[in-house]
Amino acid sequence: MKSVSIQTDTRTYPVFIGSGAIGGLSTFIKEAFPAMTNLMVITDETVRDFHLPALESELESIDAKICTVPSGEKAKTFDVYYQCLTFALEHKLDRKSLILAFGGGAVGDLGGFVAATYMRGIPFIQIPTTILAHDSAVGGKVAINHPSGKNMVGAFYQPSAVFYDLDFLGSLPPKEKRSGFAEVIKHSLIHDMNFYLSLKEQIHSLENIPSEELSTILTKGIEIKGAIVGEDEKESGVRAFLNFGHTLGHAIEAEKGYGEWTHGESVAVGIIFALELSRKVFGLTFEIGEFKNWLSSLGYQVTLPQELSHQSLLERMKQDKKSEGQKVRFVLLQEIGKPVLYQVSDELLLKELESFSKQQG
Ligand SMILES: O=C(O)C(=O)C[C@@H](O)[C@H](O)[C@H](O)COP(=O)(O)O
Repeated sequence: MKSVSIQTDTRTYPVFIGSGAIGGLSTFIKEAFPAMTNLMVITDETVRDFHLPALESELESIDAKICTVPSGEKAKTFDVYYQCLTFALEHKLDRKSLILAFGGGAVGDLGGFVAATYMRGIPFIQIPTTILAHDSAVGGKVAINHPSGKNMVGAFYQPSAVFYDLDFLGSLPPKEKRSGFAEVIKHSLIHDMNFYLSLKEQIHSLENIPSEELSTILTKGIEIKGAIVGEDEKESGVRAFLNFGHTLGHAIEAEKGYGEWTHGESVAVGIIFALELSRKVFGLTFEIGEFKNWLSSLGYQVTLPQELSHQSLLERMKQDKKSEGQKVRFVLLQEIGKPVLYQVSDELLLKELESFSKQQG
């Protein structure tokens, strides 16, 4: 079992990572919340069917109330958020109650936002079940979506702990493995070339990665994220670097329709675009062709979906939370491991989208 300590201005908390990590959950709850009055688990239909029994046996002495939401981004709507709040009120949760967000990135985002806003904030614990959630479960970004964009309604609200049990990852379908691994690749490119090169040399398929290897890789990603979040919890500066690939990635995800392309599959194309833009603006020297070939070999799409309107993508990017005054700001790389937030003109974006979409896979 590994653990990483996340130290932010508002809270320091542990991330427990490893096979069987939830084995320590009930002890942690009893020690950290001795006066706990009630417990609500927010989970989705898929996790409920596959993994809830494992959690319930851990919580056997606690009368946990289970609130089930749709899987994926369909959970991050106003209606589902409202249903969770109503469930909490009907089950008499109070300020000494606790919420467990048990599922993938979307459940963690929704569950954390419910915890952040119910009675102006009650404690919650993240129990991620996907590779993507090694990123989203750490750092306190919680939110739901608005039709105008992803995560447009949210808060910075840190969990009291993260229990990352790698036994849950084995049953993930290939597209969910791709979705999560894109964030690992993101962490490597904003951090250092050695991590990127070691991933590229080690990983030739996302299926059957030995659990020790996966644990090491995900722990490294969490450590990279933890250091940035510790320095800039509420994204007034360097935390924006964790958004590498997301400016176009979120626009693709929204334009395709949430759930069509997973978050990470969209971010993967966003990363390639940001690398191309970095080469254009900063003369980045990096083998983008080799990178795209590696991504293709792992099953990623590496080109912009041809049906997407570039003007619509641009309008979405103007709405991005990093943009200011309708000026789009991208995280670019001056070199691998050296990210910078850079304002890109509409003209350059449309020109680069045009040339990007002419590239074939
Ligand atoms: O934690 C952060 O900060 C990130 O930007 C990491 C992203 O992967 C994040 O989890 C998510 O996609 C939210 O991005 P945002 O654009 O809604 O802030």
